[in-house]
Amino acid sequence: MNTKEWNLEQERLNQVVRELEARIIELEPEVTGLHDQVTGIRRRFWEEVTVNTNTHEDFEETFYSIRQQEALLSERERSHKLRLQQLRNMKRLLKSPYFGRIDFKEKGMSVTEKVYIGVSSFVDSEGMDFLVYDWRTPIASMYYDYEPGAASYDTPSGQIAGMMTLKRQYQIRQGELCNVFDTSLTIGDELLQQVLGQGADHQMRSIVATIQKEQNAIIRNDTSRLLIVQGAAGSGKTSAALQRVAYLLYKHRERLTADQVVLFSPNPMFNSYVSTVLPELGEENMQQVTFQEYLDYSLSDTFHLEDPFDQMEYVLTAQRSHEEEYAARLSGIKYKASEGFLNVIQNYANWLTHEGMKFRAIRFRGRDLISAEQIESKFYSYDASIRLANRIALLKEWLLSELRILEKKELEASWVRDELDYLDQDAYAEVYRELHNERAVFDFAEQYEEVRERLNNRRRADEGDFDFADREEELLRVMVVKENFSPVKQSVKRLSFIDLAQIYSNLFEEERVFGQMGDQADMPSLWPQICQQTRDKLGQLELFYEDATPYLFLKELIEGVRTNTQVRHVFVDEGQDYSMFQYEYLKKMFPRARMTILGDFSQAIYTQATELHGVDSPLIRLYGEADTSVFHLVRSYRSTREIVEFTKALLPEAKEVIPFNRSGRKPDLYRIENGENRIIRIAEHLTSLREEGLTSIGIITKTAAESKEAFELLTASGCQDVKLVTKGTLTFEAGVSIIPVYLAKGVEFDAVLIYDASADSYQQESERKLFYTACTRAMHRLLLYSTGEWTPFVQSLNADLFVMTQA
Ligand SMILES: Nc1ncnc2c1ncn2[C@@H]1O[C@H](COP(=O)(O)OP(=O)(O)OP(=O)(O)O)[C@@H](O)[C@H]1O
Repeated sequence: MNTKEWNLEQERLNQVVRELEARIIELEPEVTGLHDQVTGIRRRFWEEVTVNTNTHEDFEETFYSIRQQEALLSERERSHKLRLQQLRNMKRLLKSPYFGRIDFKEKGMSVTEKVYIGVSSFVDSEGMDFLVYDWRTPIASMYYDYEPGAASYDTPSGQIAGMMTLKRQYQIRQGELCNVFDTSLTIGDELLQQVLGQGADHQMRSIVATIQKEQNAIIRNDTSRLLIVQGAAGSGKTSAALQRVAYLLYKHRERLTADQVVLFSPNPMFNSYVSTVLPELGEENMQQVTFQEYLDYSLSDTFHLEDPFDQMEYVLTAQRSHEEEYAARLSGIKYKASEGFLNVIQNYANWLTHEGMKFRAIRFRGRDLISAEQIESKFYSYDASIRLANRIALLKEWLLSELRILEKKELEASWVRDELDYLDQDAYAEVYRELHNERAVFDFAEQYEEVRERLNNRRRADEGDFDFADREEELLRVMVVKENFSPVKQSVKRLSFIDLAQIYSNLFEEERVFGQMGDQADMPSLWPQICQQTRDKLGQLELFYEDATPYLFLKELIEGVRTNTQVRHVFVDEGQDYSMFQYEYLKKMFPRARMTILGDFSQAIYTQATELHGVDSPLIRLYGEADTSVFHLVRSYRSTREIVEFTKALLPEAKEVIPFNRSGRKPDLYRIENGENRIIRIAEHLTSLREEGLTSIGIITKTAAESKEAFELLTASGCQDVKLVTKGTLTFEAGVSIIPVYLAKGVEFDAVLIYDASADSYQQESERKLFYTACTRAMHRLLLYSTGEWTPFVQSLNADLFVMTQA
């Protein structure tokens, strides 16, 4: 760009900055003023309204004056919030008002509009001209979708077409123009090069300045009920998801709020990793949860739940000890996540409408008040056409009414008399108070009767007499029985009379039952062993992770679903790691939400993986093909070309991955003599990597035990500034982290050190994706260590993909 053009740009930038500064100066006192007004109104709320309820009119007047105050308060609060938002947006813009520009001449118009694009809109003081357009406005979409030439964009009133005559990118820091790129093809390879070349952060960054066309399509898709994104490692799935949330919040700002959007994250640490992106874009964070939190919420009262990480540890470590037990568990994990088992559970629930429900007796002081048989027979006496959940509701009402009758009968029981002797002072005091109230009513009634007698000149047959002692005992008995019945009633309300554990367990007990429910062809290998394991676990009031969602699913089929109708968008990241059960559950749970599922089948490290796309994908059937859009991302932005070439050769499915053209060093393979030397080398490498300016470093291990070992050895050798990441770690911190691969999902590091890439560690075919996932976390450098033979996944690689060093 020539100097004249540069100066013009700098001049325009200065002008926008000046306008921003002026508006900020104007707005600041306005915001403070509104804030003071709001607090003032709140403080004086009751002084301003005249509360008088003597007459009906007074009451009405009071009511209206309160309403008026409320309206005033909420109007001021709204204005304050709006102005504050504007002020924050302007302050954010001040540092870097825009990152892009397109010049667009609409068909049939004579002028070419210069459209500057930034993280929010900014209009000039007359309110006439957009000095900056929000990146989410329809016109800004051309910046992401087109190169100079014919271009168009969609608006609510139709498509607008024309010519884009210029596309330009800016790097602006603290109001100063640092770089300007005119781009032709995709959005600035140069800018992207620069952005991707930077060091990793412990928190994800927004990518609005460099969103790619294929990512933009995902971000702005607003038609599908289900949007599935299958994308290579590092292709920007999580980034696209977060910018999509920002886009939806902007586009539907009149009716969509951040708490109506839920993101399911792979682990709690991931939440902290992505938590800054939306605030950086001027939006509030959506709700972030893990599926495990849902399971815990619903089931942890009854069971000790295994989490996915413990399941993973079992899969990775238990294999060598008890072979058959291990094979059965694995077969069970796979089967219990399958569509076949989903059908079994659904058929089972249908079958339960005729037979097979298991109930628990309502017990009271060591005896059955209502037996399980009575409950069962009542349940099956209801019309068979009534849904299971509705029958349960009827049953609950029946049980409560029975309990009321039984409670009355219990008043004369001898245990009640015994308990009276142990009552405390408070109970007596309460009864005494009640008696006095009763006494007052009684006395009034007596006086009334006496007057009536006199008037009618006729005596009553039953003269009233208030027997204090009798009445006191009666009340105390009621109190004692009520207190003792209360937990029984509560447990009926919680539906504890349904023996869900037994109902679920029955599927694994009676071959006759199971045989009727599913397709025999789907039956997994080692079924008797699977049954035994499941029953044993349930017997200890524990649930395997693979059982938790099917169990919950069955529970909801029987008891009815507690739906959440507030939530409008559900995002599932690392979607390949969820079973169809989990998806069916989410669909039921959020009936009014659209779903966005992002994942990579190449990183499906859990046994219960679900394929996201392709003809076989059961996910497409979740809402039906017509309501589902599938997107593919094959370009990988995270790692250098050399690292991508290396990782894609590890996995046949990854061959379609296209590296972004950013060069770096080939992965380094270090063959070490023994574990001690490995620690020495790693410590040396940590120092040299830091000297190169690579500050975020991940030492990735296969298991938690290996992470712990690495941590202990490294700290013992003098490396003090390393952190051990466990499944309980809540925040992703800068620096050196030692982390098991399954917890490193979704995050990235400047440099990744694979602690043990030997055949001992990664040998089984099932561990290929685990190894691939670990290596794909690296942005700039990848280092692998082995004290023995290399894993076969590395052995089969072409030697020019890496640099081997005998150390
Ligand atoms: N358009 C883009 N502009 C700049 N950076 C990008 C872009 N797309 C992706 N990136 C960067 O690439 C890296 C990987 O992105 P992200 O984590 O979103 O990928 P992913 O597909 O979710 O990866 P994985 O499945 O491996 O966890 C991040 O550092 C992100 O900032």
